[in-house]
Amino acid sequence: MGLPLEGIKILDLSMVLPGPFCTQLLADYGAEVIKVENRGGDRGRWMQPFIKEQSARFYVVNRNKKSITLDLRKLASKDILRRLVAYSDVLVHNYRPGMMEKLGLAYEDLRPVNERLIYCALSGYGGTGPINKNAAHDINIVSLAGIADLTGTSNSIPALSAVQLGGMSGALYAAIAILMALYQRQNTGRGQYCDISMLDGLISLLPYTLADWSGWGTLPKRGAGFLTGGFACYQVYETSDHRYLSLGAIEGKFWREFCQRINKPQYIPIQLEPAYQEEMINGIREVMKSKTQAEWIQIFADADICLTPVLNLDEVSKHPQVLNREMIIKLPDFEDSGKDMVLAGLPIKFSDTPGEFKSIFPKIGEHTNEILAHLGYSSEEIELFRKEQII
Ligand SMILES: CC(C)(COP(=O)(O)OP(=O)(O)OC[C@H]1O[C@@H](n2cnc3c(N)ncnc32)[C@H](O)[C@@H]1OP(=O)(O)O)[C@@H](O)C(=O)NCCC(=O)NCCSC(=O)C(=O)O
Repeated sequence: MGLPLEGIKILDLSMVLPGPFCTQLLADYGAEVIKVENRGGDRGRWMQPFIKEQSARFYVVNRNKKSITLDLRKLASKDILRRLVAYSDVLVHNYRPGMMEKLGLAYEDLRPVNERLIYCALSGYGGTGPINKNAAHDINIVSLAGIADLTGTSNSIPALSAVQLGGMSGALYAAIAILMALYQRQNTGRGQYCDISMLDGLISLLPYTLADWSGWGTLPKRGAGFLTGGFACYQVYETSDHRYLSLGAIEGKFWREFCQRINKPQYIPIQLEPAYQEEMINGIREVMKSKTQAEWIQIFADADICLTPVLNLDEVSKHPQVLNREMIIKLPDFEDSGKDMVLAGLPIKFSDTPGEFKSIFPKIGEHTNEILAHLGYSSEEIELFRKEQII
């Protein structure tokens, strides 16, 4: 059996992080992805840190794709793009709204070329609204979604996550939208326009936070919620070696066992009492500071209480569970750089049609000639495009 998305052709006009992450996911599961890059390359190619002449940030979201360069501002590129659209099932971009319209490459422009085209526009704020044409980076989206305000401790400024939450959730929603539209197209024979806003996506990921607001009837505060640091049973504790442990003992049985093991049975009945949280957090802090992280892990090794060490990435890459699931892939001395390239493995595990991790990364425009020839352009035409700096 082949891969689940075998035969699906994706025209990938995306850049930097979210769009490329979305299309890489589809490529890992069998889609053919043609990345259309500016003549200088996706700007993500040039972001630090560098490995040889390319950025590691490019490699981690662009494996398994083909690359064609195309200056979309040149008139002749429109014909090439239309031919690519005619050949494709899906187009993905993450320009800010207005850019594709300005270039004459909006959904309405391309739909007549291919009625079956699924056109996915991923942007910071979406296709409509008063600020939708503003440029948006993750920090802006996380802030407008109310998440920055709620992240951190009660006495810290709003904190940022190591995961680019807006971009990555937008990428996943884009992938889901594409798959839904592909499914629907089987019945209708028609594609559709997917308007994916990272801000919409992030807000939709707040169900418990909205529930807290609704349930308590007061606005959630940074570091003070049940799942955001306000409660002793769901808390990060420092150990004697200045490492940390995470406790997620929500269920009564876990909490009971934890309290008994640290000799604080008096905390068992007051687990969820807001008035006692500060006292319990301080009490547990004192206990946890008496041993190292490794000692506590050893002590709790046989306890079923949702307790884990806070690991750094090197430890993550060596953790037996992560190794078992093949989730960190290291390519040693990558392209003779003397550095290891570290990539994430495949997160969706199918029984019959697993994805395929191909550590193949396109050079800028590596497949331009091959793709143009496939679209019917002669070698003379291709040379002319090159001379006129269209490709
Ligand atoms: C990423 C952006 C902030 C970048 O803003 P801008 O640099 O102003 O780019 P625009 O989207 O307006 O796109 C216009 C630029 O695309 C360039 N461009 C790119 N490809 C081409 C091709 N093939 N041909 C011609 N021109 C091209 C072109 O040079 C324009 O640059 P000029 O000629 O110079 O105008 C924005 O695109 C954006 O808001 N995108 C949607 C949200 C998003 O994806 N954000 C990144 C999240 S990444 C992330 O999470 C993070 O922050 O980290």
